[in-house]
Amino acid sequence: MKKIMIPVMSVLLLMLIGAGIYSLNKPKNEMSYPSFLDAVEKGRVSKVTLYEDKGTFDAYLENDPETGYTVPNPMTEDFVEFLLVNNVSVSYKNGNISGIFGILIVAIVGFGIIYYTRGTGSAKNLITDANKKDSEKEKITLDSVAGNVEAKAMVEDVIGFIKNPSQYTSLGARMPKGLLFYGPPGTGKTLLAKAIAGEADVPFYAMSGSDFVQMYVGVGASRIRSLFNKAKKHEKAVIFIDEIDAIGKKRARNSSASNDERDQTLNALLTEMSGFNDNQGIVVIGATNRLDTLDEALLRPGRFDRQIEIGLPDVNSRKRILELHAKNKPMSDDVDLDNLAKSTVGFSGAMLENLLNEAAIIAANEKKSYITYKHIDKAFYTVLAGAPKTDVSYISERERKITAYHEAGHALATKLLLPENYISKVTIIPSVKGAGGFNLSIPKDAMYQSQRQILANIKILYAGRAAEELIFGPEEITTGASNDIQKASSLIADYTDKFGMDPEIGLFSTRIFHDIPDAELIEKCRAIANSLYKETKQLLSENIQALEKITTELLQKETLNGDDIDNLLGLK
Ligand SMILES: Nc1ncnc2c1ncn2[C@@H]1O[C@H](COP(=O)(O)OP(=O)(O)OP(=O)(O)O)[C@@H](O)[C@H]1O
Ligand SMILES: [Zn+2]
Repeated sequence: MKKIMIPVMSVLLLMLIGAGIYSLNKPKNEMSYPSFLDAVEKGRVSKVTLYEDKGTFDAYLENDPETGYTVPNPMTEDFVEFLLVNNVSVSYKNGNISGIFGILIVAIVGFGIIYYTRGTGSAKNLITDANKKDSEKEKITLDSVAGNVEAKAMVEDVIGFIKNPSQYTSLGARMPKGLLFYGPPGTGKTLLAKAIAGEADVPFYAMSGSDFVQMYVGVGASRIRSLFNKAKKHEKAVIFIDEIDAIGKKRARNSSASNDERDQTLNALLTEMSGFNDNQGIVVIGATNRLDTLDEALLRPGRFDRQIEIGLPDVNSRKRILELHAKNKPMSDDVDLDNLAKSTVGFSGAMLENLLNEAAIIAANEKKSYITYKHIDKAFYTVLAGAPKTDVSYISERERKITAYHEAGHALATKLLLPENYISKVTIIPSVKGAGGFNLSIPKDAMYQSQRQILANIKILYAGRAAEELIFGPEEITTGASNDIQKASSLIADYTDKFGMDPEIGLFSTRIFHDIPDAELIEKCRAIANSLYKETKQLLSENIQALEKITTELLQKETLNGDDIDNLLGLK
């Protein structure tokens, strides 16, 4: 890094001296800031002289290098970067201080800016070509990513496409130009993106969304263009934009004030994405912790239209992640990675890596030649203390058990009441949204829902709470069912007042009278809720052995799919 700095510095100094000489004839013509930006975009600005102590600078046009224009705008590092990114040569001048002294100050500023833009991996980092850096170490491939089996499967064809786009386009296949990885922090989104580039053997360009959010209109957009321009030079590449929500956040509904800068940046991204050829072999990958906050414009076909969840690892994946990161770390025999995987519920891959790393540091501090269980135990505190509270909290054994019964309740009720539904996943790993676990059952494609299906769905929602009550007793029920209860209530309201399915209430809907609360209707809904809940408890208690079986398996494996459950219940 230092080696590059010296020549760059000298060039800058030369430029500065040149500028010092130039400064004698200060331009008289004026140019507005917007037309200046326009000129930069069109590549017409050849040179800019910045005055540190004034709110103006001088711009010199390509076809008219003699006549300068004064443009009103304060100078900032972002602005300078915007110019550099657009190949405008920049020099500095201080209006009052001249000569060697001025040049000195200017040199310091220049040094600062170069240091700033080439900073070693700071948050403000510019475009990084990870492949170049990584080739010095070790190439990142899919094998570097442990667990995340589904996500890895979902990117296989993208790798195939980057390697040989025509194989896909000749069949008329349109590959996604953009992938969106979403999930909690530290789950390996960046790692997987690098692995795609590594497997396809193409350059990797990464930036973070927060680098694009700038005070100055046009800077973010120009950084996007420059990022894509660098990638496009290679024909094939992976472009990775972390924290994409920083550019593509949904607008607040009632904010009339438009955010010009953000809109321009987002538009530049969308334009760039539609700009390159379908058969080129460039793939853009965005990552976010919050899928729900993203602007829909980003998710449309031809943009980030393949969305891949990267969740927290289950016990098996945790073991594999631990094994991967333990490879280069000598461990004593008392370290049992199986057990460690079991006791790290809710840990992300990054936290597991961190755990082993901290343990290694502790062992090294103690001048030991290997890591013992004691070191890992100590490291727990460091890792947990540094963990974001909202994502991971230490989950007690009792909480795990409650969650397991709760989720098993949902799963079993689905099997019993809507066997035609396909259960994709039951898990006790916390999801992004903070629920204890989730239970996804996908209904068979159908236009309508029958009365039987709606009632079954309500009971399935109640089955989590019912299982908790059945096993732990009415006084031990938890807040974990709040979301279920809300959903069930809204289904009951639809059942009675929208679909007219309750025989007693009949076909009249009070929804035509907008603001009139109907106390009688509410009472009836409440009665329906209570009786459906009772039936759900009854159903589970009649099938308590099946409930126990699913729970035990969930506690052991943490995540089950539909086939696992069928096997457990002897349905296959
Ligand atoms: N599945 C995994 N397999 C192996 N290592 C992992 C895995 N997940 C995370 N890690 C480790 O954690 C580090 C950080 O992961 P990474 O930066 O890819 O997470 P991220 O999901 O991009 O996080 P963020 O959302 O905070 O940007 C990786 O470099 C790696 O050491
Ligand atoms: Zn639930």
